[in-house]
Amino acid sequence: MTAQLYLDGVERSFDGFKAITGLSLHVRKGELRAIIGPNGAGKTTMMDIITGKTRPDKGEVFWNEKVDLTKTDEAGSARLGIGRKFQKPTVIESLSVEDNIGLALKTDRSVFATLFARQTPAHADRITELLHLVRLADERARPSADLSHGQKQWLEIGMLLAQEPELLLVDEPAAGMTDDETMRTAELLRDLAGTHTVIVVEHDMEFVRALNCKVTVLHQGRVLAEGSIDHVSANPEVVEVYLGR
Ligand SMILES: Nc1ncnc2c1ncn2[C@@H]1O[C@H](COP(=O)(O)OP(=O)(O)OP(=O)(O)O)[C@@H](O)[C@H]1O
Repeated sequence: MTAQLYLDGVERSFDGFKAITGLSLHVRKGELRAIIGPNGAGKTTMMDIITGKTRPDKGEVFWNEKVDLTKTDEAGSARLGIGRKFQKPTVIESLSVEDNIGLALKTDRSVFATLFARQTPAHADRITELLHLVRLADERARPSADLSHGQKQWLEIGMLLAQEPELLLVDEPAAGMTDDETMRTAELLRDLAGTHTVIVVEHDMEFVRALNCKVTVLHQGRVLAEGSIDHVSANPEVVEVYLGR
């Protein structure tokens, strides 16, 4: 199997505590993958390792088979096309929805370009395309502060997409969303898969079910189970450490 993202035998300790213990994860290009697991399972540390925020003590982490992510920092992984959406929003509330996307667009960021090249037709078309994708076409001119919590999360995803990532790492997107927003977010992430690789960390099992994708269960820093939601939900160990709680 060729994996776009390949982790094998990864270990990481913090002050003697093993947060990641022999973690292996293979994700194909264009795949949508959900990561679940109890608090402290190592989900955030795993994403920190993928993005180069944290270095593993041991193990292999490869991107597109050739690039060694253990030697890359956060800026480097972003340049490689690895985008991360944190739970905490970074939307600038005083700006319109459109301007938030515009600022995030991958453009020539030299001072000259910023001053003189804003809002070219191509720029405006790209903003329109992204706003449709993230279900915010009707909110284009609204101040971002007026958006609902769920809409802000979608805007945040739009801002990430503006950077043209190949892989999106999305941390608990459904937290705090209404049921309707949660289902629409699952739909949005399913739309993005195929043209992007998407890894979603989430606790909301209804949302994970709606993603309709392969699920990896982490526990004590390693993979406890992997497969369809029905497959992992039927695993007694998964029920014991996570689902039964
Ligand atoms: N920088 C750090 N220093 C010390 N311990 C850390 C550090 N980062 C993570 N840990 C520990 O490693 C373990 C795994 O944490 P991690 O945040 O990766 O889990 P998680 O699965 O994301 O949990 P949650 O669902 O609560 O966010 C935890 O016990 C945590 O306390």
